[in-house]
Amino acid sequence: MPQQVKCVGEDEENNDSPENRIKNSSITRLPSSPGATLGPALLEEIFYISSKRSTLYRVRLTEKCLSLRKESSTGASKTESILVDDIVGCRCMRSKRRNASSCGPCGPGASRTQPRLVESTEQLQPHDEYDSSAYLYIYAYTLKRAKVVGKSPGRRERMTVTLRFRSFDRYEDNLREASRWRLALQCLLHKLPVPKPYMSPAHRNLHSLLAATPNDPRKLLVILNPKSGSGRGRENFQRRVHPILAEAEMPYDIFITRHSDYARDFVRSRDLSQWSGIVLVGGDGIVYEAINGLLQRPDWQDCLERLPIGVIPCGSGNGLAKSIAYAKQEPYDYNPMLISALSIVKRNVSQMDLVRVETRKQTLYSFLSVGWGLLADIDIESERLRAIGGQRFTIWSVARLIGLRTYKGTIYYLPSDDADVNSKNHKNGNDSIHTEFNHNNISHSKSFADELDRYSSGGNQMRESKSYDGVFEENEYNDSKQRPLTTNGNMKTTTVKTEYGNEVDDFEIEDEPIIMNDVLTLETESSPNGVINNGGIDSVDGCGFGIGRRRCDSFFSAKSRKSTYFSTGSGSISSTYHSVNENGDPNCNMNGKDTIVYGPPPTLPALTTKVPSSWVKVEGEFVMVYAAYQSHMSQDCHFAPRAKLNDGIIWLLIIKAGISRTGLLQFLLGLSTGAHLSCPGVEMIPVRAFRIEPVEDSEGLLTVDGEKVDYGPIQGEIFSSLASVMCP
Ligand SMILES: Nc1ncnc2c1ncn2[C@@H]1O[C@H](COP(=O)(O)OP(=O)(O)OP(=O)(O)O)[C@@H](O)[C@H]1O
Repeated sequence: MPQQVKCVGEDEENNDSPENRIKNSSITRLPSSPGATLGPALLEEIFYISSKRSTLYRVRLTEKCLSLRKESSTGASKTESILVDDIVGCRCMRSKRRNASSCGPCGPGASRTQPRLVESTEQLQPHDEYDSSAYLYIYAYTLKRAKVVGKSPGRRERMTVTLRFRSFDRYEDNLREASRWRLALQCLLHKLPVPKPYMSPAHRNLHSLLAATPNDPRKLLVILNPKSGSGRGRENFQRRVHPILAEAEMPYDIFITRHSDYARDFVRSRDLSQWSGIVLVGGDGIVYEAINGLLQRPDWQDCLERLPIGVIPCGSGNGLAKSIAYAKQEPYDYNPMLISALSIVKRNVSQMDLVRVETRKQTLYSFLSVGWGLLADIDIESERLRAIGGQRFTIWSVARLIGLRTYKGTIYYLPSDDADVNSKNHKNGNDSIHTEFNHNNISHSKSFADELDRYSSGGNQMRESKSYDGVFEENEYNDSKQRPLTTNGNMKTTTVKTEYGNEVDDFEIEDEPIIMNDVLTLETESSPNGVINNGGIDSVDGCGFGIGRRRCDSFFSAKSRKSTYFSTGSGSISSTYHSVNENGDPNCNMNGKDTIVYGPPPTLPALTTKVPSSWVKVEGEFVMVYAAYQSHMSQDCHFAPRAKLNDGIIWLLIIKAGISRTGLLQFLLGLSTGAHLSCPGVEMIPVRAFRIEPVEDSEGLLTVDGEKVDYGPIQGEIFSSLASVMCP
């Protein structure tokens, strides 16, 4: 992921700690001297808010920030900025013609004075001949800072900036200026160099500006498990993820799974060259299927390199989605779906380790964990309570604590040679833990999807990204009852409810930015003769006020917050829903389990032969053994706090028989915060490979990424950075 952009004084420490990240909140007030810290401007333009002609807004785009400098006629000025990293997309719009039957914008409470906008590319729409403006909509999800550092990680919220270009009489000329900004922004969002010659006002060819805008013809492949969690994946994707993909102009093909192993078979058997990444909507089970499907392809290496995996958490565990967000220090718990959707549109990719796992019957690739004993039992045995959602884990934890079992066998492991991890105290390995919130409940105890039910039934008042199903939905959005926090005015202290309905903290919001609210609409001044006199690129550092120009076009109030909501409609990006035939199989006639597994050559001895003498051997009776390679095993199970996405380390946790029930309860309660590592009798060892050998003819359960595998000897070795994942 690119460095978090630091916009406040370059002398500040470049520390990406959660605290600093909160301090360097993405809406940032800047020192008053223009250009002091922003780097060279790619574009600069002067805008106004219609009601306040005495105040101008100098809007400047650099490679890192979109900044607004508010200058009043009294000489006072303030600058705020949005990080380019927080912008997901932008698009050009124009006014749609109002006819007699039209009431302007649709939707309850919509103002008659607001323009109704359509995409600038929608040629067939009747356009408003009285408004020659081109509107540039910029969508961002900015980090709201929390005043009490360390108590709460803040949250991301959507904001829209609308720039109305109206300096010229002809729409095409205004569109050209809007398109210039769009081109620069799109290049930055695609992480491509901005073509400088196109930024000059001397470049007046609209078509070449449009043609230069980056455009990846490949779509995303979305595979959605409608049965994950409590079964609301389809609805949640449509309502909460699609709008963000639409804002980012990321088209996708979506396939709904029809049965178990659908995702594995699909990924293994299809031509994947037409897609740019794989987004899995579901729990960790569907991720596991997709990864193993990729490793069953002869071109596995190319696919793993070329196709980053994104996850939209709709399952009951969602360990990977949480681990990715945690690795990037994103405030996940407040709105997991939003943070995960942002991972997909940001075009940031991180490498991820995979573990090659061998049992007597199969070879698998695992991204999360291998479990034996207590946690594996809870995971699998509580399946029969799936209907009650995530609470199944809590209930089964209690049951298993009462009827505690132990397992006899031998553990072997190859210690990690990473000096850094070995130099620390693994037993109390939570030295560097940062927790989002300090829950103190038994881990594995929440169903995200269940909580979504609660959310959508209105029990939990949470703010979310706009839905684009309707046209203007600002009423809903502006309804104060829908907002968990009052954010205007001075600092407020409010109890925040997370998406799960649990109160987390007194969350103190700093004073809201004084220029940028969640919606900001600015416009250029109009020019009757089409002359640019409002600060083009050639006057970046010293442009004047562009005084005294007369407006010649019609004018719809652009100051209303309501005026900036609009519908993108689902047709705005060419995404496709695919259905499959009743048999359900996507061009696939092989049984997934019998196919060849490819991947890097193993370095471990065969499961039937002895391990090298350099391995450590632990023999005896165990309550559990759990090998983890991500920080979180579910979204509230902070199992291996020091694990990184690609550190090349397996964190092997061993609890031997003899631990008291109280100790075990303490362990289970500590899982949500990472405090379990301090419990007596709990050992966490960083290793590169391991083998678990239950005694012959014994019974028990073994899991790989939460899925049951055949019981018997099992071994795993880590391959660093084998896969890649989409990151926020
Ligand atoms: N259409 C389907 N019908 C029935 N089962 C399915 C279907 N699609 C996928 N599955 C199976 O459902 C299992 C569970 O899916 P998934 O992991 O997405 O959700 P979950 O179990 O609720 O979440 P988690 O794994 O995070 O606990 C997968 O192993 C997959 O094989």
